[in-house]
Amino acid sequence: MTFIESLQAAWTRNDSLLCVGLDPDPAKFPVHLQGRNDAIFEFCRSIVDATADLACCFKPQIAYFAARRAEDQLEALIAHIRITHPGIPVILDAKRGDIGSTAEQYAVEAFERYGADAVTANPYMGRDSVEPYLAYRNKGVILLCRTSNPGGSDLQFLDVGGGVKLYEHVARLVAEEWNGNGQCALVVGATFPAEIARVRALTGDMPLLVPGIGAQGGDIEATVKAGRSAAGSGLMINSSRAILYAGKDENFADAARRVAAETRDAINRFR
Ligand SMILES: O=c1ccn([C@@H]2O[C@H](COP(=O)(O)O)[C@@H](O)[C@H]2O)c(=O)[nH]1
Repeated sequence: MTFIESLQAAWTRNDSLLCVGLDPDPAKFPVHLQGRNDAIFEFCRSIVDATADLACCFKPQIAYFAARRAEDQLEALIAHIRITHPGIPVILDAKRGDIGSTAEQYAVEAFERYGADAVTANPYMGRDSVEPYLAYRNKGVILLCRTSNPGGSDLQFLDVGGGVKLYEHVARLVAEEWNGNGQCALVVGATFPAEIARVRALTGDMPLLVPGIGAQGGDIEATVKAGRSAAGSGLMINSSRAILYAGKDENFADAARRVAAETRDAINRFR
C-alpha cells in the first residue's frame, strides 16, 4: 500500500482526521518514567497504544529524539507502530531540505532507517532537492507551504508576482508539477484558516497536514470547514502537546486518550 492509500484507509477505518503528534519532552513526563533509559520510547508507546484507534496517522518529530540521543528509541517506536498498529501511517516530521546528493541520504534515513511512510520536507531548494524522496514511489512527501508559526509570513507571504504569494506558488507548483505520482501533501497551519481554504482551492483533493490546533490555539471548526475535501476528508489535523501532556501522573495515557477522542469528535462535527 502507498502512504496515501494507508492514509485513506485510516481516515475511513477510524473515522478520524486526527494526527497524533509525538513530541516527547522528558521534562514533562510523569515522575514514574523519569530516569528510565527507555523513558522516551515507553512514554510514546503508551500514547500510541492508547490512541491508535482514534488517529489517522502518527507524526513523530525527530528533533525531540535526536536532541536526547534517542534515535534508537525512535526506531523502536516506529517498529512498534508497524507491528502493533499496522494500518496507521507514520509521518517522520524532519523538515529536511538540501541538495540532491544529501537529500538522498535523508531519504534513506526516513524511509529505510526509520521505516516512515512519509517525511516532511522544505521545498525552498527546489525540485531536485525533493526528487530523492519522490523516488520512493510508495512513500509520501509532505512539503511546507503555509506554516503555523507567526514568522512564516516573513517569506511565505511575499508577493512573487501578479499578486501571487509564495505559499500559493508552492501549492500550485507541488499540485501541478511535483505530484506526478500522487504522493505529495502540503503543510498548512490551522492558525491560518483563510490560507487553508486557498490551498484547498489550488490543490483539489491533495491531503493537507495541518498542525496548530491544541497548544497553538488554532480553531478546529474554521480549520475543518476551510480544509475538508469534497469527500469530507483530505486532512491530517495534528495535535501534539495538548494530547501528550493532558495528564501528569501514571494515568497519562488514559488522559491522552480522552483528549484525543474529544479532538477527533470535535473535528468530525464539522466534516
Ligand atoms: O507549520 C508547522 C509545521 C510543523 N509543526 C509541528 O507540528 C507539531 C505541533 O505541535 P503542538 O504541540 O500541537 O503545537 C510540532 O511537532 C511542530 O514541530 C508545526 O507546529 N507547524
